[in-house]
Amino acid sequence: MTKAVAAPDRTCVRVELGERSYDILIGPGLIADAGAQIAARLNGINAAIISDETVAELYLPILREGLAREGIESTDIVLPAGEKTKSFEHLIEAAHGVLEARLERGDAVIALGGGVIGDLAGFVASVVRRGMRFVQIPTSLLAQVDSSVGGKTGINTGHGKNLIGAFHQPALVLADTAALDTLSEREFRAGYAEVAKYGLIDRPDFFAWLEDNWPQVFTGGPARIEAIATSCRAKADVVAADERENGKRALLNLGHTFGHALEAAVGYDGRRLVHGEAVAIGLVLAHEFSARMNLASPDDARRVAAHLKAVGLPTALGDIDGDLPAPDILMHHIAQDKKVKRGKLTFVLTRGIGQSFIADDVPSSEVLGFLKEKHPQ
Ligand SMILES: NC(=O)c1ccc[n+]([C@@H]2O[C@H](COP(=O)([O-])OP(=O)(O)OC[C@H]3O[C@@H](n4cnc5c(N)ncnc54)[C@H](O)[C@@H]3O)[C@@H](O)[C@H]2O)c1
Ligand SMILES: O=C(O)C(=O)C[C@@H](O)[C@H](O)[C@H](O)COP(=O)(O)O
Ligand SMILES: [Zn+2]
Repeated sequence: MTKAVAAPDRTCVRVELGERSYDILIGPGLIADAGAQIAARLNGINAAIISDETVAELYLPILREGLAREGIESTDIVLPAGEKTKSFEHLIEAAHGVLEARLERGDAVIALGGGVIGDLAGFVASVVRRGMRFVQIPTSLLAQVDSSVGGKTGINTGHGKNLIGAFHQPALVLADTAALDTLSEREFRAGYAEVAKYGLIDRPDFFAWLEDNWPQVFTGGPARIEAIATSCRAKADVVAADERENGKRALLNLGHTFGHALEAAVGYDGRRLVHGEAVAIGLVLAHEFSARMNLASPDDARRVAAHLKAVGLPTALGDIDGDLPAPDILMHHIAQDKKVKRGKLTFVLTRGIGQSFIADDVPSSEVLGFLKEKHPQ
């Protein structure tokens, strides 16, 4: 395979997965350059670009132009923006769009957008013709540091988050950091929760660095690129060690058992809570619950909450607008978590900042008691 040379202002992180290894290129200008980068790696393809209405208006013409320059014919499938697009209805719409364009198995599905589009488009690529090639062009901070890497794809149902999906790795990830300039502050903050997550999993020095440098990460420039590259390296290491979450990969779920239950409980209503915000609250709850179980100091939970609050993220159940379902409803959603084994809850807990671990068989009664204490009503 031809390896494209990274430009000097670009960082390349490699995800090592044997014959399915791939590069994550990080830096400005990668949407315009995507045609050349894709042509250098995936010979002689045509493509379907799946995007959302907001991102398509901003970046679809420039992507299409770059593909055309390389002789790559493309068709567009543009879906509504927001979490509700990760649905059966839009899966069918996108899959039919790919089939109507008469693309072959060797052609590519390109995701141009945030994590919603990446997860949906990746699932389309995994099932149409039993598996097409897939390229991620993540445009939100969350997608650049997390969802575009690692091959988890899928949709939500009323039963819970990401419950229908597949593992399907991309062949290439192109994270154009200049695209973050048009992202709203709320969505940038939400993505930052997943950045902080890597520090809290097993990189205490990175968490401390974020505590000192987060304003520069928000402003842009080298600190932002550094935070994105460190996050991608952290995720790439875990995915390379445990691609299909038979063990260690579950650490990437820190904060998500609570977070996903909250997203389901508000009906995936992004006006009330987006994924990264749910993760922010979930990260604090995971640290508080660890303290309640006498595994960690309450000071660590206070430190996590203080940092996420300083950044402007929600950190408690009471920060969610509107009525929150009762603790037993939240427990019902937690019981649908994909980490449940033989009916027992698995949580990612912690012994301190950057000392997370996977705890099997966490008593439901403890979790319910904790949620009753934390519930705002
Ligand atoms: N597969 C994984 O490993 C993984 C990891 C983390 C999160 N996720 C999933 O990712 C989803 C959340 O992703 P998200 O936070 O990117 O949400 P999103 O895809 O809804 O994007 C957030 C919003 O920002 C807009 N947007 C995106 N890029 C933009 C840009 N450059 N300029 C202007 N607007 C832009 C979008 O239109 C959308 O309105 C959730 O469904 C979550 O479950 C998946
Ligand atoms: O890549 C992973 O593994 C993660 O857990 C990353 C999470 O940030 C992400 O939200 C993921 O979609 C959660 O996966 P799920 O298996 O809990 O649905
Ligand atoms: Zn997440």
